[in-house]
Amino acid sequence: MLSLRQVHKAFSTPQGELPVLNGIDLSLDEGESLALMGESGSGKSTLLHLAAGLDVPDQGSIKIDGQNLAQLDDAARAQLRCHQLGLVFQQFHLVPSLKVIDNLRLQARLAQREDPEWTNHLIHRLGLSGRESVYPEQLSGGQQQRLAIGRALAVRPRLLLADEPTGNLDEQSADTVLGLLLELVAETRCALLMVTHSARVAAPLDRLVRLKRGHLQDEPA
Ligand SMILES: Nc1ncnc2c1ncn2[C@@H]1O[C@H](COP(=O)(O)OP(=O)(O)OP(=O)(O)O)[C@@H](O)[C@H]1O
Repeated sequence: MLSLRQVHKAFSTPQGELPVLNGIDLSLDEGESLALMGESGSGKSTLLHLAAGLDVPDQGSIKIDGQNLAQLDDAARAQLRCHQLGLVFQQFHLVPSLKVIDNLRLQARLAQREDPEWTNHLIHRLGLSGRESVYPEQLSGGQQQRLAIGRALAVRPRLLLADEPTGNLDEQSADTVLGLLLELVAETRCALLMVTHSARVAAPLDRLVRLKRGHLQDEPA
């Protein structure tokens, strides 16, 4: 459902061209979960941004459900992101002026894919029943990230892209949030590509790949 073929990406810096990805091949099947590890600066977020269509590769192709992102215009890419992708980042990126329930509904509303029954189920699964009308700042960090995960899954995306989703949480909250994320991903049967620095976080996922000097290496999960 996600396929990268010979993807190259370099950035222009004051010191000259910085090659980051040097021919990445990666496939992710429906419902499969993949951990992406690698040293700081190895290009993990760059790869995730390319998969999300937030940036474009210099060379190579990126397909989601057979659609080549390079052949879509900005509007079509945004549409695909809205309908097929869920994004979760280390910073929760909740809207501070919106109540919990409205943050949860946000992406589904934009995608015109609201499903009150699923939203209610999510609120319950996120452990936020009774907190629907509070604002994000009144939630703990773990609760905020659970809400961000729920928002990403409210559209029942085909693919969830997560960049260090537990990186901002203490170990106990991280475990709770990761457990919930994996349960909801299994429940919605969406594929998961997760960037993490932690072998512990990567362990329950189906596969593990490591970025090194612009190339991907498969590792035993
Ligand atoms: N827009 C940009 N312009 C110039 N250089 C960039 C840009 N984005 C990323 N880089 C550089 O590309 C390299 C890879 O960055 P990236 O954020 O993908 O790494 P990462 O593996 O996610 O790192 P970390 O684990 O620290 O988050 C880094 O050297 C970074 O400085």
